[in-house]
Amino acid sequence: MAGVRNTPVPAEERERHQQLAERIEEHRFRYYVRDAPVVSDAEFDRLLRELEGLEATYPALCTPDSPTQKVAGQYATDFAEVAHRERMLSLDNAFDAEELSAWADRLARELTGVEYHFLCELKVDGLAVNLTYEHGRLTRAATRGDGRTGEDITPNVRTISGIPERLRGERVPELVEVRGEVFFPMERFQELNASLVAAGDKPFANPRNAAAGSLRQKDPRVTATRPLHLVVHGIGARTGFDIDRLSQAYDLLREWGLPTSPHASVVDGLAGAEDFIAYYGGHRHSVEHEIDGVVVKLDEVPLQGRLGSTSRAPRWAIAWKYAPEEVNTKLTEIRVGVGRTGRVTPYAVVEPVTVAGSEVEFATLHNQEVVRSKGVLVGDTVVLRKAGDVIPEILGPVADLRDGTEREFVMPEHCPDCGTALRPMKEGDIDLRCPNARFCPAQLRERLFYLAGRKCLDIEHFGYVVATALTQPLEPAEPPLRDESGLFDLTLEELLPIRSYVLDQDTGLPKRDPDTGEEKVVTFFANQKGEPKKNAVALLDNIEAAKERPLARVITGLSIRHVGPVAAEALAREFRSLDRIAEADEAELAATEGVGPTIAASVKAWFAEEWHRGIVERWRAAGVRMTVEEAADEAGARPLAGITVVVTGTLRSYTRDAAKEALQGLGAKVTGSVSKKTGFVVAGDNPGSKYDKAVQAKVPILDDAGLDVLLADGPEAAREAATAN
Ligand SMILES: NC(=O)c1ccc[n+]([C@@H]2O[C@H](COP(=O)([O-])OP(=O)(O)OC[C@H]3O[C@@H](n4cnc5c(N)ncnc54)[C@H](O)[C@@H]3O)[C@@H](O)[C@H]2O)c1
Ligand SMILES: [Zn+2]
Repeated sequence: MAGVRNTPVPAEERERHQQLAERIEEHRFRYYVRDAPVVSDAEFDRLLRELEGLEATYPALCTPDSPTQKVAGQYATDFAEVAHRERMLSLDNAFDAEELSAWADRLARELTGVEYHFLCELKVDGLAVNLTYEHGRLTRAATRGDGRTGEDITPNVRTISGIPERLRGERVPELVEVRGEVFFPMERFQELNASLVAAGDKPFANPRNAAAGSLRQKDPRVTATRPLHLVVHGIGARTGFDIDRLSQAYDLLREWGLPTSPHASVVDGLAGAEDFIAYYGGHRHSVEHEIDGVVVKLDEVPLQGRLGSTSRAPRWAIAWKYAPEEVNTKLTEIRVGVGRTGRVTPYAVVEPVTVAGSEVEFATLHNQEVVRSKGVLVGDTVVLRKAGDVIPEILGPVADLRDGTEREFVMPEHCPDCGTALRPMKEGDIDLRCPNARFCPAQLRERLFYLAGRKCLDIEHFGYVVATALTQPLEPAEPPLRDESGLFDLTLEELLPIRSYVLDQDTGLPKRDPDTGEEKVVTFFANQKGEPKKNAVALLDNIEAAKERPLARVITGLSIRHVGPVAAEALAREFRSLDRIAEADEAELAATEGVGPTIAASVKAWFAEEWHRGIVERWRAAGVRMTVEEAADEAGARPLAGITVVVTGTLRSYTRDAAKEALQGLGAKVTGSVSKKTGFVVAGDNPGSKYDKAVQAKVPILDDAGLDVLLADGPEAAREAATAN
């Protein structure tokens, strides 16, 4: 040991140690005093670990004033200093299973032959406070400070509604120090930043800083306006009562009216602790506060005393740290993307970072109001958060790192894809839209991608790349699709000449070759000899097959606003054909179960557009399913069920009655007068006024041959055979 201690420290390492210690001290100052750190916790932890590593190799560097040996640090602030009766400590960390079991093994060695239990708790991401209750009255509240003395924040803490001024119950002690964590709820965070930005103040980088900054206000009236909460997780000095188990102390604290955590639990050994850690790793966001880990504690209080603590942390507890969900990165650019409904959404382009296991380059910003209220500027270092499967978002800027080159984001006035002037859909809407719904290539690309997707026509091989190639090819100059009406008429000849960029789905920008940096260009459908590749033929086959998809999926694929799969299903069930949906009036639509007035109005508005009706007609002509298929047996026997037919004039090959019988035999309803609900008018010679009415109401008219088609091949075929309309 002595030999190791005497290992001379190379000058280089000594200097590195010195540098690290200074940086760590500076970061701690920014974090604990300014409430505005400039690096992420993960980055800070890395620095501290490096320092620990150096000290493990060269113990001579590990002096009592090293940052590794201290709780936080002591700084002069605007608050009065107060001494804690019992020291407030930090916690040692375990970053992997080995470190956790090493801790458990040490405990087992020290406690050989003794029975003990683990108490698992969530590690609340907030700031530590110490509340002193004397004879049940809150007399003092303080921050942790250096563990011996903290800042007196009593008036501020008194403004937090969940913290009792007086303890309740029969067993109120003479004295107790209660330790807990004050936190700021994530869902209120953007609201706070928006109000700070509006007032010209600096926004917070994340909720933890918001909690600390809100609590450590010079004016407690400001603290009172902030939605702060407390969770208690320990006891310091005490007189007038004794406790055997920490878990039982929590029952007592709860009885006194203090906010304990519902998630603490005594588990079965190390395996139980591992289960608890795994469980909350997957349920991190079902908890009312942010958590950055789990604290495993020895539950037996007398044994805690036996194990004692180092200068900075107890030996009887350890903090398991989850992978960080927050990282700092540079916001290099804010771009806008055009969505399926024309909504123009700004999004952040950041310097790529890995967070929660995946590389992130983009983060959503929703709209220009959100950009403003977050207070982020282009060029800022920002805190980026990726929680679970949620789309990455920017929490806030690290304003202290600004150098004056940052600029405010300006929402473009024109669509980046088609140049049309952007505007809100209705007055007062925040979102801007590209009104060029029909021809905007970005909107068409998104609609096609959606239409071909799982929820709609489920066309295999029709992904984002194909949607791009068909709408925005480099060649030919005229894209094969200018709107979706021609989708089912695509031919091999149209596909072969296509050359296209490979667009990134998140940005709509061309992907680049990682080696050359050049934009990737592909010919998709033809080989070098200009012959069709397999994928071209397969794509056309799959498009052909998609014509048979159920009506509800066809409706979903039309991208009618508010009409998703559920509404589409309701419409199909009720009206059974696209034509009847188009003809239905708004009240009828709105009365449909699962539809309602908003969707009804939107459906009407959609069909009012001529080019939309054009899509339906071309799809119909191409053979896309326009009606609900009857159940197989029923359809076999009654292929004309639900269809109303009027027969008029003299037919050549049928008597009027024979025609009626034949129609009714297949399930059709035969009536005497023509209305909008009439499916077909069968007209022989001298049909009279019913013929004119049919023309007026745009009902398909069939002659003898048309009737044959209707009886033999059904309504779809008959519509094609209709002589008029
Ligand atoms: N980004 C920066 O610049 C910067 C600077 C300094 C510190 N930090 C961050 O602060 C943390 C280090 O601070 P620390 O020394 O307080 O250690 P710590 O936060 O890792 O652990 C100790 C603290 O955990 C808290 N805690 C939360 N839930 C608890 C529970 N259920 N039981 C017991 N304690 C609980 C206590 O308040 C205690 O003081 C790290 O996450 C570090 O990254 C960041
Ligand atoms: Zn556009």
